[in-house]
Amino acid sequence: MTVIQATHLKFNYGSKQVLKDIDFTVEKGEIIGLIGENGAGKSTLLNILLGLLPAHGAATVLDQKPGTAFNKAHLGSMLQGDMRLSGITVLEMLQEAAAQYPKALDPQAILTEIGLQAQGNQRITSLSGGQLRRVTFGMALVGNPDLLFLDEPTAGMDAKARQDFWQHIETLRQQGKTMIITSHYLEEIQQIADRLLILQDGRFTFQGTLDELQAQHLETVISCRTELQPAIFKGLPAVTNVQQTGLLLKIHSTDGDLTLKALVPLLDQLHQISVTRKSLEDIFIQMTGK
Ligand SMILES: Nc1ncnc2c1ncn2[C@@H]1O[C@H](COP(=O)(O)OP(=O)(O)OP(=O)(O)O)[C@@H](O)[C@H]1O
Repeated sequence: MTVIQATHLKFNYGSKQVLKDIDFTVEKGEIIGLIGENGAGKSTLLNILLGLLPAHGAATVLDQKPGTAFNKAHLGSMLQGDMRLSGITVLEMLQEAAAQYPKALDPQAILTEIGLQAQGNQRITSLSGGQLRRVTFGMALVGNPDLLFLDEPTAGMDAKARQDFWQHIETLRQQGKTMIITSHYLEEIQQIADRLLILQDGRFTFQGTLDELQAQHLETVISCRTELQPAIFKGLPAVTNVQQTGLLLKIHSTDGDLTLKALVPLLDQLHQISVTRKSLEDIFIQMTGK
């Protein structure tokens, strides 16, 4: 079942064209990783799908035009900088949010889920940045929405909070929720997303799974520790690049098998060898040149 459909979406801020031609669909239960450089237009796209910004072209969200009352009742969002800093407490904030939804969950239970049970009576203004992000997540969850837009959800969270957050996303996946998540933590996104949308210069330059993306950017990275000079490896078959950081070498190859065979005579001098495919981050940096 298609949850979101966008065709030829375009959007300008004044004379600045941010989205040039956006076409995509999202199916029920999918987790979409929406990635792009700073300023690529990810938040703008989410705001359009929420009905907060008007765009040219066609978009449906849950079979409705963006921004309808039905959509608001079934959609939870965690946007950047959308926390209204007021004097009320964390629990009151969640209760206020819950009151906007017809099938809301118990705010007290959400408080526990986001790991802020001890802060329920604390004023929003006294929370740390990471705690505020958790409250924003709680506000997105409390309406028990079918669809979630999470814009940079883990920005400002510490390592433990981020780990908890992604585990939570995994639970939501099992509940059949559909999610669009933007993040600059590409290592995290590549583990959770069913499908990636890469936004570049106002268009999606890639839509598909990580496997499909890696297949388009076939490269194996052989890492090892060695005292041998990088120049020795540069001439080996299929090697495209050799990076050195101290004793650590990263040998990039377009044919891992071929390069590994050529490394056999040197094995005595290579230590802690690992072989990996290119990560999403490597590919993203190659695609954007940044
Ligand atoms: N209210 C606004 N008025 C004018 N330009 C804006 C406005 N909001 C965003 N922009 C511009 O639109 C472009 C897209 O911004 P947007 O926030 O959608 O990008 P993003 O991909 O979410 O970036 P980031 O990863 O930094 O959050 C940027 O160039 C930004 O400067």
